[in-house]
Amino acid sequence: MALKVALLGCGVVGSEVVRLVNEQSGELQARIGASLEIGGIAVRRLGRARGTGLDPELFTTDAMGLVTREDIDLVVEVIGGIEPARSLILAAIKAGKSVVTANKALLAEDGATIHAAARAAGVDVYYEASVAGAIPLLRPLRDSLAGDRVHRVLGIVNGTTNYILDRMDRLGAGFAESLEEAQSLGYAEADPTADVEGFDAAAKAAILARLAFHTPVTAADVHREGITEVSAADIASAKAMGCVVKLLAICQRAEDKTSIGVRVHPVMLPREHPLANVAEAYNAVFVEAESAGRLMFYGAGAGGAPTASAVLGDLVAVARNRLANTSVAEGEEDTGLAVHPMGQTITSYHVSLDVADRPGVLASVADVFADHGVSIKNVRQEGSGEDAQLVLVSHTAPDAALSATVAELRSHDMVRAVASVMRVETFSDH
Ligand SMILES: NC(=O)c1ccc[n+]([C@@H]2O[C@H](COP(=O)([O-])OP(=O)(O)OC[C@H]3O[C@@H](n4cnc5c(N)ncnc54)[C@H](O)[C@@H]3O)[C@@H](O)[C@H]2O)c1
Ligand SMILES: N[C@@H](CCO)C(=O)O
Ligand code: NA
Repeated sequence: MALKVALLGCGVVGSEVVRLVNEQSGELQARIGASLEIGGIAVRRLGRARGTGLDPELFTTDAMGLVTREDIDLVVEVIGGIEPARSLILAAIKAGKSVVTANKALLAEDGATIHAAARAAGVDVYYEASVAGAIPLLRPLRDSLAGDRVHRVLGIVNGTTNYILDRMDRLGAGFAESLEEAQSLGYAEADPTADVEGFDAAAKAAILARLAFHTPVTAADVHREGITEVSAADIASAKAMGCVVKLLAICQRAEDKTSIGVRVHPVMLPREHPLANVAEAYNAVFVEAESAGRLMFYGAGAGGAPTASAVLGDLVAVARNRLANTSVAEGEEDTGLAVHPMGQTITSYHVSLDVADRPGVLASVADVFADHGVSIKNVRQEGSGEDAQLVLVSHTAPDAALSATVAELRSHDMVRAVASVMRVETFSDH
């Protein structure tokens, strides 16, 4: 028996999916109990067929015709973007086909529609490749941790920005030259906005938060700050504190357990934290769960073959389900946890101020923190005279109180400049 697969898109990931399905056909057949056969490949232009060594008859520009073809059992969507991917996936589901997709943008924007359609049709939608590429992460969250209560997910889920920050940390390089280097190595796109402004990580954060907390979350719910403002001075400040700067996706249950926070922003992280040692373009996700404790998932977050590995794993899973005449219903979110605004998120700040080294400066700066109900954890002074710098780290407080403190410091007459502001994360108490 053979299961026929329609492949939508044959770019970086799609071409590797074709290669792996063909090269590993014997092993896949043994693992599934049926062979997998590429039944058709939808491309934008037919010129794509040349040089693949595949039967040119497999290629079509009629993606909708392909997904609804009667002999197709499973659909792999690796086109990306919202449309036509959404219409194609919904048509496939309606026609009773299970779907594997790597499309984080679509799932973060409209996953609810897709999961509801899959539930109604009794088919699978698997999407392991959409977050942290090759790393088995979404199915462990969905399946292996289904009996636990996740408190927090901290993730390095964008390789491009991790590469840039790692280079700034190791070589003392600036942001612009590190970005150029990332582009020349093929990590960052020609237009790196989605990576450096945190949009890519925010989409992944929404997907992680939905799975971790069983509640609907979209990309629009995610507080997002990128890394374009991270300066060499911020990195040096972090170093002086024994920290490293990372762009993290953070999904966290509020202490009173009635809501969650979902955010992406640069963070100072202690060097002893396992995520601090994730170098180059690697991804890693740290999960804190009530019974499991601390878990870490590490590996390649992008690239054709690593991403195709995750797609193939999903393809085997949906093929097995298809043969067993079953499907995994997903997306009936049951906790009703709302996403609270960033201002209510409990964080702590590292603030570096240019001040004059005069009596009373520290006291009046400390007053500003106190006026906003923010407690100071530690203070140190660097330099002296007119070039003194005060470096303060706060205890945790609502983000709104911390940002109001910084706003007031910016206009304070004893503060010449606010040189660096960054949130600090540590291990949580769970
Ligand atoms: N490249 C990675 O490392 C990586 C990692 C994780 C997830 N992903 C996701 O995988 C998906 C694919 O990424 P990619 O890197 O392979 O992109 P890509 O741009 O290399 O490939 C997409 C392909 O789809 C084709 N296409 C566009 N519109 C089409 C249409 N209407 N019909 C048929 N084909 C069409 C394009 O011509 C292109 O060849 C995206 O959702 C991406 O977010 C990629
Ligand atoms: N642009 C992404 C690719 C995978 O989503 C990254 O840099 O990690
Ligand atoms: Na993954």
